[in-house]
Amino acid sequence: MFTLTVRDHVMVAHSLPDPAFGPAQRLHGATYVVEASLERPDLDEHGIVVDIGEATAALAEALEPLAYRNLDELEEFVGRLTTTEVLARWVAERLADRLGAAGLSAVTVVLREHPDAWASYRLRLRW
Ligand SMILES: Nc1nc2c(c(=O)[nH]1)N=C([C@H](O)[C@H](O)COP(=O)(O)OP(=O)(O)OP(=O)(O)O)CN2
Repeated sequence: MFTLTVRDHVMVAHSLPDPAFGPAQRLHGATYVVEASLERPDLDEHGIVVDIGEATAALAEALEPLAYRNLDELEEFVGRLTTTEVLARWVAERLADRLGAAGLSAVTVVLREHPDAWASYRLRLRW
């Protein structure tokens, strides 16, 4: 299995309105470092998983709707907790939509909250 990983970051504001999250129930900011790992069982005819430029652009496009936004105000997150885990899946699904034709077998997105805490979601595309 081959993997290509690209990285970006995104700044957001959000709140987590559930008593489980203590002070994070209030509006706060987060800068997530986002790593996207793209898997293919075999390389393509160019000897790559996906072109790095294409993967980087696709990740930036996937993150754009979140950038500098208050996630509480976005229609698709109304009534949902925008935890790091939930956002990792959301980004993975958007990325898979953009790179779906690239023969990938899986997309894994890691969102790093800070250097000591992160969450990830692995989306299998075919197996
Ligand atoms: N599994 C997750 N746990 C938490 C998430 C998350 O997205 N996934 N998010 C938060 C908050 O948004 C924030 O990032 C941290 O808030 P904080 O109050 O500092 O939470 P901690 O768990 O780090 O510390 P406490 O001692 O529990 O306050 C929180 N958790």
